[in-house]
Amino acid sequence: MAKKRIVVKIGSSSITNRKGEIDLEKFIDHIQAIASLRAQGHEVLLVSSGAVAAGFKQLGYPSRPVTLKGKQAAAAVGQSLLIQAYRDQLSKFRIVPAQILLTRNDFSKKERYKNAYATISELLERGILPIINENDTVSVAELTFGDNDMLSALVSGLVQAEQLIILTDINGLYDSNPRENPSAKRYGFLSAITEEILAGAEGTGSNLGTGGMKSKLIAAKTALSLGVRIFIGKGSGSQKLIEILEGHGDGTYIGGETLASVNSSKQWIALHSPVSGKILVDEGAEQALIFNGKSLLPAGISEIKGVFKKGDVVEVFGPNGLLGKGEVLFSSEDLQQVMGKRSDEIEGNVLFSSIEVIHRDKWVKA
Ligand SMILES: Nc1ncnc2c1ncn2[C@@H]1O[C@H](COP(=O)(O)OP(=O)(O)O)[C@@H](O)[C@H]1O
Ligand SMILES: N[C@@H](CCC(=O)OP(=O)(O)O)C(=O)O
Repeated sequence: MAKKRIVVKIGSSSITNRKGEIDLEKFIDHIQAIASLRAQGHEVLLVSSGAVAAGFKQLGYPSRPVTLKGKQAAAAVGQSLLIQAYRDQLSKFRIVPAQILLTRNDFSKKERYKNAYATISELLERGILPIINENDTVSVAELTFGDNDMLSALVSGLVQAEQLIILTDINGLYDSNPRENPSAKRYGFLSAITEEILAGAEGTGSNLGTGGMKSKLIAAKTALSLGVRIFIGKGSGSQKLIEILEGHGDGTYIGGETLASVNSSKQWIALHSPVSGKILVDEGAEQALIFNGKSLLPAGISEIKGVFKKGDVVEVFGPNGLLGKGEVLFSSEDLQQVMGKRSDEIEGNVLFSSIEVIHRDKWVKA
């Protein structure tokens, strides 16, 4: 089998027990499976939850905390326990792990986004196993929304992984929550995540995890949009990840044969960039952007809203609504001077180095 880049996401319920401890049996099973996958030559990145679930007991709580400060304190205790356990167990296979703690802000600042990519690439090149988690002690949204599923999708896109494997406590996605509906049916394969499928998925069932199936599906939708296939399910034994990769996993596979990968600039614009302004365009420009794959030129622009700099990201609206987002090559001030003008009226003007307002390579459809 060709060498692949795989992101494995392990949920809290698959690492810890209800007492607030790492479940060593489950834990070692994952380590052996990761070691086997790497032994086949695949590159592996791990997104590991479990800091809160592994830390609350040593913090002195009888059960998983519900307050924000309790969760954040538990995560601070648990994260070090987790990494210690990873180091101990991985060393038996001579695998060196690296801890990476990220917040959503690390994706919205372009410099940080690029740095994260550069660091992860360097680690992979050197054969290190990156172990990624949310930086829970400072990340408020994560603990409220259980974003580790989304984090794994974003990481998969960032590193252009071939597959995201989400390991959880249930063997895949069902048409309704099987813990409440015994006749729920499992999906073996899905080519897309529809509204109907999302409607059948609920929150967490284990009280160890946070997001439940719904957050996995929203994450899967994002991963798909970035060209990454997904598996959601469970397994056991040292061969489980290899079996999943070979298509024999116990769970749900999501994503068809033809998935287009998205370059990192477009990913950043689509998912992470702050929006600095709005540009309104006419029907001709809408046609060019949406159907003809062209860049946006000044001639089609009818109005500019907001103040933005060259290199900022703006939303573009057509006569019928939002068309997409793109990185502008003009400031709003300069754009005021050229909007509505044909390219031959601008060409040669030394003030403007470009006649494209948004280049097609820096444009993403809504
Ligand atoms: N339609 C569904 N199919 C499968 N599981 C579902 C569905 N709706 C809700 N769930 C629940 O989602 C849970 C998995 O999510 P979660 O507890 O957050 O796990 P993890 O800790 O691995 O992220 C399952 O145990 C199940 O109870
Ligand atoms: N970052 C948190 C993860 C939150 C959580 O429980 O996520 P999950 O088990 O993946 O639904 C932690 O490490 O505890």
